[in-house]
Amino acid sequence: MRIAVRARELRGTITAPPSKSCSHRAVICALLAGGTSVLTHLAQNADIRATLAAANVLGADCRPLGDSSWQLTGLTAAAGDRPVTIDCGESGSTLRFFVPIAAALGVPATFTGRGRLPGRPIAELLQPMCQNGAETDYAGTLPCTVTGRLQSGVYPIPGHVSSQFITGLLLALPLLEGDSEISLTSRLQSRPYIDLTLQIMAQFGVRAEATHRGWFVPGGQQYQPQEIQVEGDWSGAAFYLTAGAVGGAVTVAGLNCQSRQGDRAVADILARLGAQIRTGDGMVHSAQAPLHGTVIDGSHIPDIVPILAVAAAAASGTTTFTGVERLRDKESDRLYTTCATLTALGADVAVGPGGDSLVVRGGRPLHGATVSSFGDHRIAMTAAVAALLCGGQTVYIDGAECIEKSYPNFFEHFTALGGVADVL
Ligand SMILES: O=C(O)C1=C[C@@H](OP(=O)(O)O)[C@@H](O)[C@H](O)C1
Ligand SMILES: C=C(OP(=O)(O)O)C(=O)O
Repeated sequence: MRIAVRARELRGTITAPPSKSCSHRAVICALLAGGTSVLTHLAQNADIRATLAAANVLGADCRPLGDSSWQLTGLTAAAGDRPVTIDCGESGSTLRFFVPIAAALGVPATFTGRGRLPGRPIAELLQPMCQNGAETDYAGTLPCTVTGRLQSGVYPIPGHVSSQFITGLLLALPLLEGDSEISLTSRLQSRPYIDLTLQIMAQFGVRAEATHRGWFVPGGQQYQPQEIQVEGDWSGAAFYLTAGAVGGAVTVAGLNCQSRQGDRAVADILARLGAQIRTGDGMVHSAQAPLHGTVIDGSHIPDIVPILAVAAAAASGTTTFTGVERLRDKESDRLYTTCATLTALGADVAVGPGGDSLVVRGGRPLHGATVSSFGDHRIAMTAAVAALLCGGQTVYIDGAECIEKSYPNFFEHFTALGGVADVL
C-alpha cells in the first residue's frame, strides 16, 4: 500500500494507543495465571494478535469482551506435552517471550515467523536454555524447535543483544520448581523494558529480585489472575509529540506520566532539543519552538531513535545518537533505514564512525520524495512525520500497511490532526 502524506503542521489532541509492550506482558501473565483475568484497553495490533494466538495455542481461553477488553482464562492444569506450532508473525517480543515459556511448561514447540523475524537474534537465549534442560533445533533462522523441559539453575545471558531474552526468562523461570539466577555477561541495554516486566509480573503476584550481576528468580511461584488496564503507549505517542515539536502543537492524552515505559524519555529529550513540552493529568503537550542539536543516548530507547532523528533534522546544529548499534536488529536495519529515509527527503544523516552512533546535521530544508517503509512500522511513521519538514510537498510511503504491527490507526490520527494521508 502506497500512502501520500502532506502536512505543513499538525494541531490538536489525540489519545495514545494502548502500550504494545504492556499488552504482551499482561497477556502472558494472564496465560500463566490459573484463573480468569480481565485485560482492558489491550492493544489491537498485529503483534498482540500473535501473542494472543500463542497464548491460545498453549491452552489459554482468550475471549474479546468488546471495546478492546479481553477475558483470558489461563492454564488451570499442567500444559500437555502435545507438540505445538507458534506463529510469531513479525513480533520479536512474541518469539523471545514464548520460547522460554513453552520450555518451562515442557511443551514441545516450533516457532515460525515472517518478514525479518526469522533472522533476528535468538541463539543467545537458546544457549543458556540448553544448559538447563531444553533441546533446540535451530539452524540460524526460523523455524526453531524447542523441546525438553527447563530446569532451575544459572542462566548466563548477554545484556547488549536484546532485553527481550531476559524478559522471557523472567516470565518463565518462576514456574520452575527450584530457584534460578539470571546472570548478565555484558552490560544491559533497553533496561526500562526489564523494569516494566518486573512491574507487571508483580501486579500478577510474582517476583524476581535484582542482584549485583542480574536477577534472582524464586521458583514455585504462581501467577494470580488480575484485572488490568493497559496504559497508553509512549513509543507510539513519540511520533505525534515529535510532530508537535517540529510543526504545530499536539497534545497526546491517555499517557501515564510516571510510567516505567522507557520511551517516556521522549518528553524530556524533545524538551532538551528546545521544544515546548508540558506534562500533567495524563497528557503531554508538545509545541514547536526553535530546536538545537544535542547528544542523545539511544541505548535504552531504541524504538524512538528513528522518530527523534526527525526532530534532530529540524534542529540547528548537530545531534549525535550514541549506543544505537542494536537498531540493526529490529524490523529493519534501522540505522540504515533511518539514514536512507531521511536522506531521500534531503536531510544530512549518517552512521557515525564505529557504527554505533547516528549523526544528524540538522536545519536543512527537506523536500517531498518517494520512500519505502522497508516493511518497518517505525520507519513508515517516521517518514510521515518527516513530511512536516517538506514545505507542504508530498511524501509517498510505499509499504505503509506495516503500521498495523503497533499502531493501526496511525494515519487516522494524522488526518485528525489536520494532515493529509491518501491511500493510492
Ligand atoms: O520488551 C519489549 O517490549 C521490547 C524491547 C525492546 O527490544 P530490545 O530489548 O531487543 O531492545 C524494543 O525494541 C521492543 O520494541 C519492545
Ligand atoms: C522492535 C519492535 O518490536 P519487536 O522486537 O517486538 O518485534 C518494535 O515494536 O519496534
